[in-house]
Amino acid sequence: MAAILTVDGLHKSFGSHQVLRKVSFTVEPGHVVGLVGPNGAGKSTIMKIILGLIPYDRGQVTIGGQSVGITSHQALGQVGALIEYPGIYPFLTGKQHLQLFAQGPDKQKRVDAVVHDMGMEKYINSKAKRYSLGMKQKLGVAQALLNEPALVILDEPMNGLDPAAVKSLRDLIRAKADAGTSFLISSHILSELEKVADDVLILNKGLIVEQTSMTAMVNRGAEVYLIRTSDDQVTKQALGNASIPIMESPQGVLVNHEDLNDVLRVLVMSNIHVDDIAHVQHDLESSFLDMVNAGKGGARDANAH
Ligand SMILES: Nc1ncnc2c1ncn2[C@@H]1O[C@H](COP(=O)(O)OP(=O)(O)OP(=O)(O)O)[C@@H](O)[C@H]1O
Repeated sequence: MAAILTVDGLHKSFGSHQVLRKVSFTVEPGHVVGLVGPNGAGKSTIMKIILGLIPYDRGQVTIGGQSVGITSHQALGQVGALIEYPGIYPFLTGKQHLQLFAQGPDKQKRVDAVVHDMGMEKYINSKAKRYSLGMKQKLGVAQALLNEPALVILDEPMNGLDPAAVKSLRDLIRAKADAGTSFLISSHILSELEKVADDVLILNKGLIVEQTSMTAMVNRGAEVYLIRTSDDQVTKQALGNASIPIMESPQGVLVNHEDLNDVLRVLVMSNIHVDDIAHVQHDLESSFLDMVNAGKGGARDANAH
């Protein structure tokens, strides 16, 4: 099936500051794609460009096969979005906000359905000036989902939500995706998207440094061993000479599961005494940091837990 969103070779500078470099990816129908990167990586800029809110220097964005840009917005009829902070009118109730944005003949039905889906019944008739940060965030997400668009773009949607609200939002996104809606969701916390995203794009300094399935990312994160030896410095040097990738940790040296046999062979041949080998949970955030560090050419460093 053709991609609902295609971003191809996107470049963007603000003055002399280049914030996006050759960014390319697709969002397939019914897929949840996580756009993950540290603060300032360029996530919001990508989303604003996709929504035709800011111009770009080079590249192409298409939604449902139609080109999108600052002067061509027609394809955006298929898109719902929440970017940065939700636009809230303090003196309107949550329901009045939704009624304002509802489209089509079944407006009231759409409003009632999204209020139910988002679990907002208790406060939907109160004025938005009384809403907490989390309630405002939920109202913003509800507006994005309201008209059942084919593509939903959410910038840090979990911000300000308590753990129960995060879980129910994840479940709702998953259910909508399983019914065919596509999502592009940003976060600076990879594990926040672990249970919901099919695919993940890791962005650092305007460059996509990794593009993979969430399953591959999770599997990769789990299979790490911590090796403790009589001399970590000598161990690092011996493994480095054998071109075996390592990650440094205060407790020893971390190696990938698939390299374990080669590691043991090198240690034995180098007469290095092995004190301990332990399987450690190298969590998703550490994998993410490794990729970001590798992407900017920095040292790989990780903490064993
Ligand atoms: N209008 C603007 N004018 C100048 N620079 C900008 C503008 N908007 C964004 N930038 C710069 O572009 C870079 C990327 O910003 P962007 O907001 O896209 O990052 P982000 O990944 O969404 O970060 P965060 O998670 O902090 O929102 C940053 O260095 C930011 O300072």
